[in-house]
Amino acid sequence: MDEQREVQVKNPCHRPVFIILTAVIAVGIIIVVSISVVQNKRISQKYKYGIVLDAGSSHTSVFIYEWPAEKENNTGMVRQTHTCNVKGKGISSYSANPEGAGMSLQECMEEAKQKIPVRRHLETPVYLGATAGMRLLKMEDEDASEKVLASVGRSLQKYPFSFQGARIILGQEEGAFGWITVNYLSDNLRTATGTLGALDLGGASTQITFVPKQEIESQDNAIDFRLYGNDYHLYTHSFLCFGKDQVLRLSLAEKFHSMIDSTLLRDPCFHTGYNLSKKYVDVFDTPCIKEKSASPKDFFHVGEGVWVECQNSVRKVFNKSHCGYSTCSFDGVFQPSVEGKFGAFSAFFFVMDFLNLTSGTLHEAKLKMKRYCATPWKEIVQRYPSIKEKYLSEYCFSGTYILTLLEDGYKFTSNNWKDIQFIKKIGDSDAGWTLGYMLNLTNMIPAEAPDIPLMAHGGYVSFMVLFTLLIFLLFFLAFLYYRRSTRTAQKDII
Ligand SMILES: Nc1ccn([C@@H]2O[C@H](COP(=O)(O)OP(=O)(O)O)[C@@H](O)[C@H]2O)c(=O)n1
Ligand SMILES: [Ca+2]
Repeated sequence: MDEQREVQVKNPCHRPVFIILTAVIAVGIIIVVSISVVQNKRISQKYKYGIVLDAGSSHTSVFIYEWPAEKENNTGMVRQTHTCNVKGKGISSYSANPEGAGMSLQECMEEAKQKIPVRRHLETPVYLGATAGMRLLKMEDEDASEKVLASVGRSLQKYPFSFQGARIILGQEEGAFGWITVNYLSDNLRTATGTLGALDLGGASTQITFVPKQEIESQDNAIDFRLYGNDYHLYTHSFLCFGKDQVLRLSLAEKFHSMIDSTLLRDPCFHTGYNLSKKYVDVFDTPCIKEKSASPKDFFHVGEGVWVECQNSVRKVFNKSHCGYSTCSFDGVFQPSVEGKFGAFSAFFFVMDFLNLTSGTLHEAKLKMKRYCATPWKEIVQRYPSIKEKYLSEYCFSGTYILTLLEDGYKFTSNNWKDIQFIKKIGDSDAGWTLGYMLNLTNMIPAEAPDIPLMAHGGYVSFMVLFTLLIFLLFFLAFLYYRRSTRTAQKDII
């Protein structure tokens, strides 16, 4: 009887130290399991999707965006997963055949159906935003522009997504959403450490948007945002008719005025040896040209390849004769002096990338342009056999226009030229107005900063490793303690 009691008393499992150790281990295991469950629930999130169609003047692109369902209000979470370029020209070119505009979108929308999981189709919003090409068509023929928009709207409603409308966006929206896109993708909005200005060059308009140091003197150019708890007072302007395709027409029309032989247009912005018969209407049939000079049906477009003369001819499209403010860019538009770093995208990138001008000084860019424009057309065609001749022929003009717009128009100088970064994408996503447009319409950028997450991933991993080691240590101590106690108990019995 005494022996039995003694064994019971000496049993180490009944000692307080052992009970405490067991309790600590049990609590530790519960904590580790709970954190794992919560944290991994966050990682295995479901994705949501959104579709934006950029109906530009030259072509339409379909962008698919994706973001983790549970993190929609955290910055940097939305990324572009797929793009599809619609075959053919922009929707504004369908003014004589509006139904064709809707039909042109079918192939890319079918592709979107394949790319987005079926269970997400119904809740996926679809937005179509039309830019300067449709603004011009509306000015020319409002009825035709409405028919084209109705046609694309009907076409998009046929898909299983949640169609949210097809509209012509304002120039201010185009500028401001481009700015939101580049700053969202660069993660500048949460940190408030400074922002990136946005320069967008299209075929029919160009936009400049940045946070200025000076006061904004015209209300049309001011936009205010409150994003993640920070206030932004933006300057933005969209120049309709100053996209590169419209300026080429403006510049050709300008050259028509000084022609001696009305069938021969000598052009310093095209390469020597370039000689093509073109239609007069292809130049003048745009609301951007007010003065329609009396010219014949066709003319010969003959290249001369002289960069300095090309730049002088391009300068003529910027009207600097009046300015009702303390400072202007051109055409009487107020502009404070450019401030900080800029991201220049769309045709700014395509042209400068082709010409190898995305790095280097302004002076070097001018020298390269001089050399490039002086290269004979035959040599250019041989050098770039895979590029369509229509596009290839225009790079001397487009490059010259870009340098002139940035220096004489927006007033960049040799000193701040390095502040312009020519970009196509940031991460996976294209720089452009579409992402900012969707973030705004889906309220994905809150005005106030969202709550800080419970634990960052790095912190979580470190915590789990340390905690597991601690539990192992406790197990080991418990084992040592148990072994020592049982040996002592056995010795006592013996
Ligand atoms: N790979 C590409 C794609 C477009 N582009 C040009 O980029 C411009 C895009 O303009 P857009 O169609 O977005 O026209 P907007 O409505 O923005 O004025 C056009 O002038 C195209 O010719 C280019 O130079 N290279
Ligand atoms: Ca565009």
